[in-house]
Amino acid sequence: MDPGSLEIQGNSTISHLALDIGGSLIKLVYFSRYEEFSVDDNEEKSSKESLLVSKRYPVLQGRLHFAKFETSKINDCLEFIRRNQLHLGGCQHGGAPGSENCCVKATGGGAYKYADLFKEELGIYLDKEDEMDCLVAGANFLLKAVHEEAFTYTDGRKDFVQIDHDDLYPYLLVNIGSGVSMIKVDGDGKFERVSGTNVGGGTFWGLGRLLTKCKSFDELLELSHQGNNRVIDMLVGDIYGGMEYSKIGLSSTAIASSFGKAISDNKELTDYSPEDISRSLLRMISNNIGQISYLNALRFGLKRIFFGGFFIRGHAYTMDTISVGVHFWSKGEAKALFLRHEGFLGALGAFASYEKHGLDDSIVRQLVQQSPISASHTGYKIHGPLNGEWNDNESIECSVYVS
Ligand SMILES: Nc1ncnc2c1ncn2[C@@H]1O[C@H](COP(=O)(O)OP(=O)(O)O)[C@@H](O)[C@H]1O
Ligand SMILES: CC(C)(COP(=O)(O)O)[C@@H](O)C(=O)NCCC(=O)O
Repeated sequence: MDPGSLEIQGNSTISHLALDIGGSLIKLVYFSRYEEFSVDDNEEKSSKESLLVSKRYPVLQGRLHFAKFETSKINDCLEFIRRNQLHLGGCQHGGAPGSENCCVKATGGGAYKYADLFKEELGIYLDKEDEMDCLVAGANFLLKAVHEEAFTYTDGRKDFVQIDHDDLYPYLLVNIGSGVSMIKVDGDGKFERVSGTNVGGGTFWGLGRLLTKCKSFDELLELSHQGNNRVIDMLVGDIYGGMEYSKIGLSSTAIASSFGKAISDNKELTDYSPEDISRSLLRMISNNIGQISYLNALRFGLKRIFFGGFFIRGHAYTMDTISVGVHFWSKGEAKALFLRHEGFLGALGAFASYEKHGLDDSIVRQLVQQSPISASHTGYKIHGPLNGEWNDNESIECSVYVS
């Protein structure tokens, strides 16, 4: 067994744990390999799903695993890592936990905030990677290497988009986590964070919790399903006596002012249903992010906007609002695209940044999805938890090329 790997479940060995410790959630990515090294002797991979490999490299076959925990429940995460001994894959040359040789790649603000806790509880050093670097690396990896990763969402329909590797850049990456970062991506490692907004996923969850007394994010999202935003939002028609304002392109049903009806209804918070509040809030925040994203795309002449971050959660109403917003404001010029592994960009980027850690001190050169895996084959679907499809512990079958 390699010093950097751990034998689990029969033939499987775990390595390369990477963490993204954000303001709301901790994301984990780790690799479990189930075969010994083999050598890829294809000069060039013909499959569209694979990246080009021009030399002979050792290949590790295995699965890439994903998991997440609420940052406020970091002890559950530590226990999960400890129980599955995921951290031992980061210990090199027989290094025991607590020694300098035990480190795990980590990104996000929590890589700084919780460094001492990881050291005390698990005996591992968090090897910090820049959050923006990781988001971009994670997005580029997914877009280039994972089959059916990006999709558009229109009128309740998901359409997967084939990514032409030669025509990927430039694009705008909008990561909707607790807050929102907007990054213009021009290539591998070539990017600029061009904007951001503090009205993001944390705002939806935080305000939603205060206004509805919901106990979990999923509950809040579930409520939005059954709500009607028109009960609280002031529409153009409410102001214009049921008429549209066609001269400036506003239909009577367009929202003129989010939560605007609450100023004149003479009602208390308790007079509104939690469902309607959640719906209006989700609409307000999604709309706002869609609009700011479009404006930034316009600033730089970008046609494609990829949305990531766990705020989206594959949720139909969220994606629909963002898509409609981008379409409306850009007059159809720009497109909103969503990512199947939306919340794991940073963790994947940290994973990809492994250089001198993991199996045999090998450098992770490339990660390639093993085969196009249909949603039904993996159980990997695109919806959020509301329709019960999202499983926090999903995995992708893949190969790691090392050298
Ligand atoms: N189970 C959950 N608990 C809390 N927030 C969740 C959950 N699932 C999705 N979210 C949403 O995702 C946001 C966090 O997204 P994420 O991309 O993980 O960002 P961060 O890195 O800031 O934690 C939350 O603010 C919330 O809007
Ligand atoms: C500070 C952050 C990069 C942290 O990332 P997060 O944990 O939210 O994913 C992000 O919250 C952000 O970009 N906030 C917006 C700040 C601003 O531009 O106003």
